Amino acid sequence: MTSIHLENLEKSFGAFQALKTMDLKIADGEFMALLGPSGCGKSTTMNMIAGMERPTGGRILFDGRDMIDVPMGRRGVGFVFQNYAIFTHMTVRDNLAFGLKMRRLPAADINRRVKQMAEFLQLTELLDKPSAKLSVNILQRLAIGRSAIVEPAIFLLDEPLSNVDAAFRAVMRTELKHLQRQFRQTMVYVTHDQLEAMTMADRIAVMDHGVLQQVGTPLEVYNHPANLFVANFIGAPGMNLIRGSVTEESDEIRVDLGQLGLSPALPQGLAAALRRRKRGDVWFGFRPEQVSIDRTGSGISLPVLFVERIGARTTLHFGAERTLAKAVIDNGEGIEAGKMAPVALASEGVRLFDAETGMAIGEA
Ligand SMILES: Nc1ncnc2c1ncn2[C@@H]1O[C@H](COP(=O)(O)OP(=O)(O)OP(=O)(O)O)[C@@H](O)[C@H]1O
Repeated sequence: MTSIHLENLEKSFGAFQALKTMDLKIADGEFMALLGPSGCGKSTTMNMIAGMERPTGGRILFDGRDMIDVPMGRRGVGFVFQNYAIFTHMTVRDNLAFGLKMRRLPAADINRRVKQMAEFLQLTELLDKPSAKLSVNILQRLAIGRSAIVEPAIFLLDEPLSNVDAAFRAVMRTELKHLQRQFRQTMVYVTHDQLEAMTMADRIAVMDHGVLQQVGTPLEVYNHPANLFVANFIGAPGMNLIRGSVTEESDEIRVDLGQLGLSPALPQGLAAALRRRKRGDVWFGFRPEQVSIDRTGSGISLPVLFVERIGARTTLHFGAERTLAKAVIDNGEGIEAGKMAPVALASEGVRLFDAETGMAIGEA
């Protein structure tokens, strides 16, 4: 196990800054996801950790040791890419054994570890099959096994599930997490899929345009997004964000949400933070699951535009004209598009963002 410190790391390609000063500490045995949209600098960061790219600024430390002049093969890093790197002329067994043979392990040890990894990844039945005959799903599973079997201190995975089908991706998410628990490697996992990051990672580093936006546990980034970008990017469906003006009347500060009406009374801390800042518009954010249908008659009656029933849960789109929001509710009985629904919003989950800077208001 090894800790990683990306210390003010930078990477430019000519005049283009792909990574602008990133400072990130990844603990021993931690599962860190680098999450962000295409082109935000995830792979560039990963390639520098692996030793395939040289930083143009900052340092990469493994257990405090500067890696700048340590070549890729000496870093103790295993790497799995989006496009599985499997020797298709070899059997599954030979692919799994490859790294161990290169390290000249005794044959009995190799056999034992191949058997163990094959069992773990459910490849036992396929051990003597030529890899060329395997499906894309199984090839990627094998690629993961082939890298994991040498038990690298650091395991880097760059979008390893983006070519496999949706059902298999769900299985692999569980297996990868299980694999990391078993071997306790330090894992860095690049993805643009927030669901993958949320389900597997201990912490998530959210990136955009070469800038680290926030680092936190999945629940921290979900519940306390540092800025509008993170609020928008995390969650499916995403956080409702409605621009509103701040109003204060008889000591009560609220946000006027136009056609959605006045926002609920804000929790004390948030109201105090809102009072402290200079006036101006804010973005009012709330998660779709914080909306409920108030059948007691005290909810605000708002028009429902679309209803999507997905199994036990219902997503409804409500509001009027440009002030639209989504709700995810458990009991969607009687809710229909084109009708009104009594909507209530829990104030505890409300998040506010400065309309000018996009930064969260009232978050430490
Ligand atoms: N060798 C290179 N030369 C010039 N520009 C590059 C090079 N490698 C990457 N870039 C640019 O740096 C930016 C970040 O690329 P990177 O591959 O790290 O993004 P990413 O977040 O991994 O996205 P994706 O998921 O699409 O790979 C992109 O704009 C990309 O075009």
